[in-house]
Amino acid sequence: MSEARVSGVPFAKMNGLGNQIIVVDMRGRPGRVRPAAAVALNGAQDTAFDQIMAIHDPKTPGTANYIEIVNSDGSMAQACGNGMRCVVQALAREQGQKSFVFETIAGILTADEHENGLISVDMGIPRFGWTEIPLAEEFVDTRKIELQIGPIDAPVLHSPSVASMGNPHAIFWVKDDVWNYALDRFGPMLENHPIFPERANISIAQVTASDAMILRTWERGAGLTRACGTAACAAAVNGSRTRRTGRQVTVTVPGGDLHIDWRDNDHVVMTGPAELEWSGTVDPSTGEWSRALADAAK
Ligand SMILES: N[C@H](CCC[C@H](N)C(=O)O)C(=O)O
Repeated sequence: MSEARVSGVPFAKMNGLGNQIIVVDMRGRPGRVRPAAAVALNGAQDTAFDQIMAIHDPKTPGTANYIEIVNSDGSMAQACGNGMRCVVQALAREQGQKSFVFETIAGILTADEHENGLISVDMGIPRFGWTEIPLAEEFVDTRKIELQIGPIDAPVLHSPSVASMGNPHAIFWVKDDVWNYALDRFGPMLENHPIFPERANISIAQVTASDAMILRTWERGAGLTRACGTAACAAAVNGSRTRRTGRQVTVTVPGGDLHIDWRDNDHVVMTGPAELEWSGTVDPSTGEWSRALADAAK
């Protein structure tokens, strides 16, 4: 049976600043990680995750691997910054190599591991056009779109900036503590708001200096997370184009700090850590898994 052939695929439970990532090694194997496997893995306490990063054989010459990204609800994501750092760390350990070129559904991206262990990923070029994000109706200026939540005359959150980092993001700017807002309650409503035909990742940002902000994110398909790399990128570029910040920003998310550099060539480079927790094997069709013997105690 095909399940028997594909079972026992190595995986690593990792995290990028607390963004829970499972890296699955699909190289040299047929098939892909199925949505049902994602939902099953997410349902078990030890393997609950935000994104699965499935490493596949390359599709395009000049790239090391094709990476498929699956959210914890089984939906696909076009980009995942924290997950890419985990992939880089896993492959760097295995191959002793420091620089990588990957392909995802959103295109080609490059990444490097530095001597200090931090990893930079070139997250590509941000897109601001309303059809590119996408939005359901035309907004000429996406630095501030009409969208609010709460009472009409006293909205709790309103006028977000939007951007695509390969995936759709809305950033709500607040002046006070980002923890004052019930993102667990507003997140699902905004993620699924009809203005976002492909849903969206929803963030709240407080700018604290021209090179610093605090950010919380409700992720499309994953919910509240301790870090969202693409949201940090989307927040930084929108901070810059609304003149709240410069082009280099330290974004403090619940899990720690990410450094975002919106370079003059329009590319957004994100730098941060990645951490290996434990490893095991998983059936990518069903999500049945077991822990590697060496990691049994973890
Ligand atoms: N955690 C990810 C983002 C996942 C995006 C996903 N939730 C979506 O766009 O559907 C990150 O570090 O960038």
